[in-house]
Amino acid sequence: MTVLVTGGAGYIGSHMVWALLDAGEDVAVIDRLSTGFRWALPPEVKFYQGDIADEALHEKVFAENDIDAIIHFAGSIIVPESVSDPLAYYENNTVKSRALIAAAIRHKVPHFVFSSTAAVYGTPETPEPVLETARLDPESPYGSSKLMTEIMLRDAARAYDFVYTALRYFNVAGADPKGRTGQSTVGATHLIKVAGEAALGKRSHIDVFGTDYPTADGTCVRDYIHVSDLANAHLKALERMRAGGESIIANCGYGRGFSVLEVLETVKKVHGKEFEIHLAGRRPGDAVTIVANPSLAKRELQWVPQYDDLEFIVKTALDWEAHLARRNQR
Ligand SMILES: NC(=O)c1ccc[n+]([C@@H]2O[C@H](COP(=O)([O-])OP(=O)(O)OC[C@H]3O[C@@H](n4cnc5c(N)ncnc54)[C@H](O)[C@@H]3O)[C@@H](O)[C@H]2O)c1
Ligand SMILES: O=c1ccn([C@@H]2O[C@H](COP(=O)(O)OP(=O)(O)O[C@H]3O[C@H](CO)[C@H](O)[C@H](O)[C@H]3O)[C@@H](O)[C@H]2O)c(=O)[nH]1
Repeated sequence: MTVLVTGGAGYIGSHMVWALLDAGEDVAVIDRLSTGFRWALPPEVKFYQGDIADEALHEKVFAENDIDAIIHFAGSIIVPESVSDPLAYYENNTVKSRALIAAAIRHKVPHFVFSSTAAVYGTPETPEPVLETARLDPESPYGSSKLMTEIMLRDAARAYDFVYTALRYFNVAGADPKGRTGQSTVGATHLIKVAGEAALGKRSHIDVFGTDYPTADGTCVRDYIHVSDLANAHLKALERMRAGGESIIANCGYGRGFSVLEVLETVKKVHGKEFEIHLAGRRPGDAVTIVANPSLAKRELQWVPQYDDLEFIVKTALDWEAHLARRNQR
């Protein structure tokens, strides 16, 4: 049996591919390489360069592989970009996911894992860790495009012989502890990635977006989860569905938050050198505090996080940033 990974050449998808290979699974990848890199994957992985909505490609991939599960990462992920060009986000994240789900049903693929996001909650009503039952109120087209896909999956699972797991990721960060892949996105906007670039001198400084929020130090609070723990949650979801588990939606985070300034202090401590930090105005659309309640994932998926340690997350991110710097010099 083969696991089909869409977006497998991207940041999280490439960690998933390595985790599947480590677990002895056969893997095939579809990626159009809009933000991903073929070199993020081992050469022996079956790689199909193309679009997740391309029906001719579906026919080829399903004919050449005996696929029992799809893990669907492919999508567009920049929140402000989704605000300025919402239809592009509904196209790539919602319409194209529909085409992929239809292909899964047409080809009788019984298991599907979907990359959802904490952005489906918008700003929670309280700063307490959010449960999956919290109000769903996305603040951006990005969050809405993901929520619409969750709804399609729910309805498809009711109508067809099809089981899914939607994982709502919180703030994914860090890199493979073995150094095989990491976040290589050009022009990334994620805090730990940007801080790593500033620490290594790839940027002149980092801006702190907003210092007057109602939090202990005035900066926003997020639940940073190591990308390898996240990949492991997908393996657990797969295992559970293969054992007959029903469709579920689960948060993936650790259940504790760090402020932007706490993260930057940690980056300085781990790196051992100063870098320039500019206090700036708020970034539109940022929630003040969002932290996961991961009890459902722990209970239902038997998920046991291994890297719940901000210093370790930052260390792996910095190691990968240094690797990229060496790679670019070659
Ligand atoms: N990074 C985070 O913090 C975060 C948080 C929550 C959810 N997610 C979700 O996780 C998934 C992966 O995110 P990432 O950070 O790895 O992003 P990424 O941009 O590194 O990876 C996305 C991959 O999908 C590919 N892709 C995009 N559209 C495609 C299409 N139509 N057909 C084929 N390939 C396509 C890209 O080339 C890229 O390799 C996304 O669905 C994202 O919404 C990410
Ligand atoms: O250079 C930067 C980058 C970020 N931040 C701040 O750091 C915090 C975290 O920002 P990120 O951009 O790293 O992450 P977000 O919380 O905005 O969003 C991320 O997590 C969301 C889920 O909560 C979505 O899934 C989304 O795709 C993903 O980018 C925010 O307060 C942001 O304003 C800065 O101060 N400076």
